[in-house]
Amino acid sequence: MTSTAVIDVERLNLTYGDFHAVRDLSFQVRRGEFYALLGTNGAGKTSTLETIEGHRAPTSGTVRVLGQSPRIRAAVRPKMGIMLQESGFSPDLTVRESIELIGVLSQRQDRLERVLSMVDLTRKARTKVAQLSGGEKRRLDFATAVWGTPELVFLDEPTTGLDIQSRDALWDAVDKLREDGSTIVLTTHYLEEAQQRADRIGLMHRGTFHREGTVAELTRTLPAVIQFELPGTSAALPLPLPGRRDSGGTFLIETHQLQKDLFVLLRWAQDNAIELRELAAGPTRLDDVFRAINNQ
Ligand SMILES: Nc1ncnc2c1ncn2[C@@H]1O[C@H](COP(=O)(O)OP(=O)(O)OP(=O)(O)O)[C@@H](O)[C@H]1O
Repeated sequence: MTSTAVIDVERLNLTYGDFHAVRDLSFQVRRGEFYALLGTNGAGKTSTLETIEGHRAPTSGTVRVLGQSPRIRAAVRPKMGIMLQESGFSPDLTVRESIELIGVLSQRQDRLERVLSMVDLTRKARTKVAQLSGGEKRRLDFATAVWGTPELVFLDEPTTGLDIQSRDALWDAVDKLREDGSTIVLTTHYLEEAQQRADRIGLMHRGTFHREGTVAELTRTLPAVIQFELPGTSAALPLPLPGRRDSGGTFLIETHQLQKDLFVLLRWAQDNAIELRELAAGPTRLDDVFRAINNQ
């Protein structure tokens, strides 16, 4: 393990009976990194994370977290903040009591008012969990990741059910955690969130990595796309570049030289006095990398 690796997974295998859910998976997450573990349904993300979090023993292979086995809970757990999809706070407790409980269980020090403010629940401090809205419950779940600024933070689908303002506030709080040195591991099906924020992405499919790297590394091999519509009779003109027309009438040109081909297209439009409607051009998005998995 390199000295900066906070998570070190070596040839991890997990089986459920005869079913091989995770196969020979190896990766590292470095200190201070924002790492997104993404994948298709049933790819093995939850199983992998449960092992890293110490809830599950590997069938074979090794997992080290902050230099130790995560199965040694007393040593590792206080350094981890885990925001699960459902934290399962007791409905009878108030928000304040629930956050105080996080403090006791995590063994980390923090101030109640600071955490209430970071998850924007100050005004709900005396409200019972049972009376919170879905988004407010999610923000209370987030308090487990914030309390005491853990060295390692796991966020499992953190923004599900949050409105835009709450989402922005959550990402601001994550930025603050990073400024304070926390390492972040995210799982999400909102690919844009990972694309915008993650330093590196591990993309799982059927128990192993389909790809791993920065967003640029993941998308580099797929072509960029130029798309536009052509009004009236100009739609019948031959295009200056190979392209196709989809069922909705939009023209699509795939290219590995976006700037050059865009220039060719714009000059053709200018020379022929053609208006390119709904013109859009850009690199491949992470969504397209996912779609490509299923086409292989
Ligand atoms: N306790 C279990 N017993 C048997 N099979 C299981 C068990 N838990 C998970 N699996 C299977 O292992 C595979 C990986 O599941 P896992 O929950 O890790 O995937 P995931 O990547 O988190 O999926 P999703 O994105 O759909 O939540 C799936 O095929 C699942 O059906």
